[in-house]
Amino acid sequence: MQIITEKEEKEHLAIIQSRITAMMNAGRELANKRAADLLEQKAYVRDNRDEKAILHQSIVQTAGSGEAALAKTRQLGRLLQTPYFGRIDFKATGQTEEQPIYIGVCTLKDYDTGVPLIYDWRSPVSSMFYDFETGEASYEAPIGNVAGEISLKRQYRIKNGQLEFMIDTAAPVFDELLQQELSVSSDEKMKNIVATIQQDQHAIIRDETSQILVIQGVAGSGKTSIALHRIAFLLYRHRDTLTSKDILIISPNKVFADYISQVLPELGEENVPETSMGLLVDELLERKYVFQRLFEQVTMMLENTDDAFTKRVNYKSGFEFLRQLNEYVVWLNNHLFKPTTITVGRFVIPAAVVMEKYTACHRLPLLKRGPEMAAALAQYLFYKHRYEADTKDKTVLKRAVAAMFGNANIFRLYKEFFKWTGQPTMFKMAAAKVLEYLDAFGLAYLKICLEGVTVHRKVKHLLIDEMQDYSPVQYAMIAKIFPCKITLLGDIHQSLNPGGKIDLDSLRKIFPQSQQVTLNKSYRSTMEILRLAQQIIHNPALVPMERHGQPPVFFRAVDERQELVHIQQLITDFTQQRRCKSMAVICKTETVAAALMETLMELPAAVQLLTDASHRFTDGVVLISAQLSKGLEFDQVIVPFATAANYHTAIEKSMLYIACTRAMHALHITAAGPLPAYLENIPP
Ligand SMILES: Nc1ncnc2c1ncn2[C@@H]1O[C@H](COP(=O)(O)OP(=O)(O)OP(=O)(O)O)[C@@H](O)[C@H]1O
Repeated sequence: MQIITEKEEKEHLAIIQSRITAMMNAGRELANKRAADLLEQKAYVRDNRDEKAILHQSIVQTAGSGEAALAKTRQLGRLLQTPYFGRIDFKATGQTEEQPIYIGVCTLKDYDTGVPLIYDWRSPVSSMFYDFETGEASYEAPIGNVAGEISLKRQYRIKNGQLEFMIDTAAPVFDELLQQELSVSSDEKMKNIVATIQQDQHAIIRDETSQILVIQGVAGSGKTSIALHRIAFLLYRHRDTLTSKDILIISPNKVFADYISQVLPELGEENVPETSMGLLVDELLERKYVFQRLFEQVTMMLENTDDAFTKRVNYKSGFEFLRQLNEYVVWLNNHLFKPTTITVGRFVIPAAVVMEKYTACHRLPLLKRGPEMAAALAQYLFYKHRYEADTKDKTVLKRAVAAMFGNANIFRLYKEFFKWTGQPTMFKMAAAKVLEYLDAFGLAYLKICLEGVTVHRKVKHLLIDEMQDYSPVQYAMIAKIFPCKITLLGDIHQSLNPGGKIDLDSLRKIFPQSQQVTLNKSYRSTMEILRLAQQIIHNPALVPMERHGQPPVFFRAVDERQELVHIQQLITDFTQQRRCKSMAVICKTETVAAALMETLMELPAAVQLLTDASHRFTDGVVLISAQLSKGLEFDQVIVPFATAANYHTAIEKSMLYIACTRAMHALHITAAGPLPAYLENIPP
């Protein structure tokens, strides 16, 4: 039967739902049966203890089969709510009839015949939904390229099992549905975008050839969403060789990790392990050092006007720091070791022989050569003098060799690096026994170069979000420990350190095999909000999505007291209206956010302060620092204290840009004092 009209589609949907319900019932029955079997097997083992070991395997299998049936039932439960979101009618060349292909979050096959009723959005045939309009189309199947024609392309909004609407579209960019999706209130956490993935986004999700993929995308261009869909895609395509445990995400903080935690389960995949640069470097330094966190570095740059600190951060964030460290490693390789003669009892080992052994160990990292050399010198004594070195002699050899390396210690060598470069003031402890943030990475990189490292072979794909916040030395460290595929994503205009930001050229030097792609269309904010953001940091590449809303509202208070009353009122209005789900008051620093929370005495109970120590993202109203708000989004944003004095330097402007681009629909800017000049006269 041809399914064309809405009535026919509704009938088709009901048929699919009845199949899903039947499968869910079968799944539940199987799970119940397995539960009963399990009880029986356990009772048998109780009565026949001697057979316990034999039956163990069978018990594990029964339990596993029951759990799998339950998991499948849960997945079907989700599918019942929204079985599919798209359809293409495709006729391959040579075929007589077109076939309707319904596309959903996962595959559903007819229980009896095995015929697919719904195709997974990641399947080869589904790719045409994202890549083609009606007319000629093709896709890469396992058997090769399949060409043909799409005669119909349809989109559905099915929510809670009901077909809300359907539209036929000819364009590959589904503007109408996309507009609707973007104009609704934000969900509590990040959601999947399978129904409206755009063509350029789709190309990135499906890229399987790049060893290192660098995605530079403007604010709100969908980078994080795409990265998560890319993980889901790779897990689907390589399901025999890749599991979620083989992937690692480096994310900026726990709040962000929680914010994105819903997307992969929505796509039917398990969440992947997550870590941070700080944890990685701590592991590399064997937890022997205490160091500042990135959060502290940024806070210091925003709160103190210590030029020397900023200079140190800028230097260590730049490519020159890495270049000089590499040069220093070469210099150490050539100059650190100073051979001398060694006397062991009545035997003398000439310096030339010691040097020969040093050269023979050149494949080992510099500081790993000592023990190997000592062993080689003991052998030398045996072959040359037929003298077998005892434990005491071996200790003499080891000590003598260590002295020839100047009894080097990584931390001392790292400190000496700054004298070697002629810039001793570039190193300073943050506090007694506390390293500055970037020194932890310089030190770890030097350690890797001089002592070697155990690489993370288990990780097959590494994903780094907010790539602009890491420096060349951090990437050089990553390149050494993760010899796997890497996806990097970020926006150089949202840097936490504009003075020393990473650029795409530096990334190309560190990862010569990288592919770089750019995303210029911004989906999150209305055109009015983006217009204001462009005044703060102009990005000529940014293309706003054609979506309008109320212009940003400025409130110029006569004094701070009036400003606070106004902020209080905005929050109260928001909580009373309940039209939108989320609002953020984004402050320059956490200190300001915490002080504001204290000052606004009459806040509704639901208002929460999110700090660097928070683990959960919460909806409702949050008070948050600009730094922590990175990657998040809110229906409404208030930026308080937006005076020229507060948002003057490059890093302050960067924070203001981040804060404003978090807003989807409404932005309020308040100030009790002159606004920054760049916020005056926003073009209409
Ligand atoms: N194709 C799409 N369909 C529907 N929504 C989309 C699409 N692409 C992006 N979005 C929406 O745009 C918003 C921004 O997406 P996301 O947070 O992934 O962007 P980003 O580039 O990582 O942003 P930022 O760098 O500013 O944090 C989200 O609400 C996301 O759902």
